[in-house]
Amino acid sequence: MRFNVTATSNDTTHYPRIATLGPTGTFSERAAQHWLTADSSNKNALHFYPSLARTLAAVPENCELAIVPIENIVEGIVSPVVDSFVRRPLQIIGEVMVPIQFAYVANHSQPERIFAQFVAQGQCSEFLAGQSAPVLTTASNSESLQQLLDSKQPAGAIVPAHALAEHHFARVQQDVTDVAHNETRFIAVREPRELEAAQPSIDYKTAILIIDDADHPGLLVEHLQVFAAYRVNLTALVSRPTGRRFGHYHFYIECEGHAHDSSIQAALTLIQLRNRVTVLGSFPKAEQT
Ligand SMILES: O=C(O)C(=O)C[C@]1(C(=O)O)C=C[C@@H](O)C=C1
Repeated sequence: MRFNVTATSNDTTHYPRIATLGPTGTFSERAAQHWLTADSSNKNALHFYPSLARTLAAVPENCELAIVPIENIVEGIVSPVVDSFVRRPLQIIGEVMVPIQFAYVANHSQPERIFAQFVAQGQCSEFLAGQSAPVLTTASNSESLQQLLDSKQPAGAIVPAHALAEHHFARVQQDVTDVAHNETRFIAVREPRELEAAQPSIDYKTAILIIDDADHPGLLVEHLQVFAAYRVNLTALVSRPTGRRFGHYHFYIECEGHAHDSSIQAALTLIQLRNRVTVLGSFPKAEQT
């Protein structure tokens, strides 16, 4: 089933193999369907991996493209994905927004355990706080579903709402998501290549990683002042611990515009004087749903 997601793209590259989080049935699969080409002479296929780390590691040897979640509207950034860019900066070539709704399903009224994916737990926190059974963390929503289907003991699971149409459960509680308008933003990443030139008809976003090699008082303020001075509008700013010392952070930043825009180039030239800057990509901005 193709899914109603909103994204634009000027990328015409053919990606025969696309990696995403599996097994089949994840929200990641829905996001990845956006990059499947409809043209049968130009076929490509989804390849499922059991964790986000293994999905990203599939590029470039096993797959030309990987689709991973980067940000949830409530939970914020998906930190394993951002942290992976510090170790290995892949190139972001597109983004897509996917509506996310969860249901609780169970084989018994008094489950002994509840399976839930680590990001899904944060998005269903109010429902889970009201349950007495312990929550067991899974790597994907499809794994939560599979664990429940395989369970011989009384168990429950947080599963994507679309799973209700495909399976029968003894107990179902719909809409256990904390917020009604829940959404996750996914990105498409590939092995880095030269940036494509900007097309005037497209609204771009640029993703940047600033590696902290020179911590000092006011470091973040300086970066922000540079962006403000060149009127570069930031749409995301996340600090991630370097893991070396308390108080040392890398910054993942997204801004409006293409990396070739003179304002972004001028800002990055200044920031580069003190810190390592990696442009992770300039890509068409997805429409808000
Ligand atoms: O497990 C899935 O269904 C996924 O696609 C992963 C994932 C995520 O890790 O962010 C994707 C969307 C939802 O926000 C919850 C889970």
